[in-house]
Amino acid sequence: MAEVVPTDERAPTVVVDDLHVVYRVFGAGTGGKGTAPAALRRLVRRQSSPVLREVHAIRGISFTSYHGESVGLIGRNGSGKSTLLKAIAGLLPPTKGAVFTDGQPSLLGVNAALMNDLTGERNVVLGCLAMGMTPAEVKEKYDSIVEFSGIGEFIDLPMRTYSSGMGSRLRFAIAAAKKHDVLLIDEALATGDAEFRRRSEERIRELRDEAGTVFLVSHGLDVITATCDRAIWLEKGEIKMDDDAATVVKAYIADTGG
Ligand SMILES: Nc1ncnc2c1ncn2[C@@H]1O[C@H](COP(=O)(O)OP(=O)(O)OP(=O)(O)O)[C@@H](O)[C@H]1O
Repeated sequence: MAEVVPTDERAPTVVVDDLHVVYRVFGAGTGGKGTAPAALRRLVRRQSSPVLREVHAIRGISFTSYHGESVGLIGRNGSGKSTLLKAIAGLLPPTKGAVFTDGQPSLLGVNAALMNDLTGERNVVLGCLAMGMTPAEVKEKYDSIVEFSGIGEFIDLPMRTYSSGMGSRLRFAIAAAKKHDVLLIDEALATGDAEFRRRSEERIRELRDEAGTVFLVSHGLDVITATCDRAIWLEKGEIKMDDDAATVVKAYIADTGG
């Protein structure tokens, strides 16, 4: 996309235009699928009969987000939230339609690629370099990242010794050390404790105020209302509602019972 020059505070950061994402999966053939006798029969007859199945995860979504917005994505399991984030990040190609972004989108997931066998310290350095920081910037940010993560002396131990909460705290601390044009966060705050969540929510607001756009996928509706000014409710790959966060969360709770 041609570079978008912001002309006012409402300059768009992400434009999603009639987006469709279809996963193509090779599965077992039909005919008694899923039962033990059928599986055994296929094994004995050496039948694999793979069949291409399609999962239409995103079905014609369009919206625009703007500088300084933080947008919560909510919806039931399998409604397409993570798929939408990956498509915005450029990790999944649209089957139809398009995603335009102004600036570099960065996806922060609980599975962000940190190395389990390396210490937290090495991961901080590598993670920062991977985000494009210079060694001097890494040096400058290092202490604040470790402090934010609250990992303490575990920073000298390999990451495989961390609890899942500690791992996601470190990932969030690394990602949040950089100013992002478009930051995409997938449930990263789910495993942190209350104090860490409070600090993370504060940092998300700061990132948003630094004129970037934050997208946050969460099942924690309180996190969405505390952090986001807008929410998009997905259902079966379509937008059911797109409005200010409090309004959407209220409607979602009324529909699902929370
Ligand atoms: N790699 C994949 N291959 C095939 N189908 C997939 C894949 N990833 C997701 N899907 C399917 O796409 C649909 C949307 O999944 P997605 O993970 O985006 O939903 P979600 O709203 O993020 O769910 P959750 O709240 O459970 O994390 C689901 O039907 C899911 O089964």
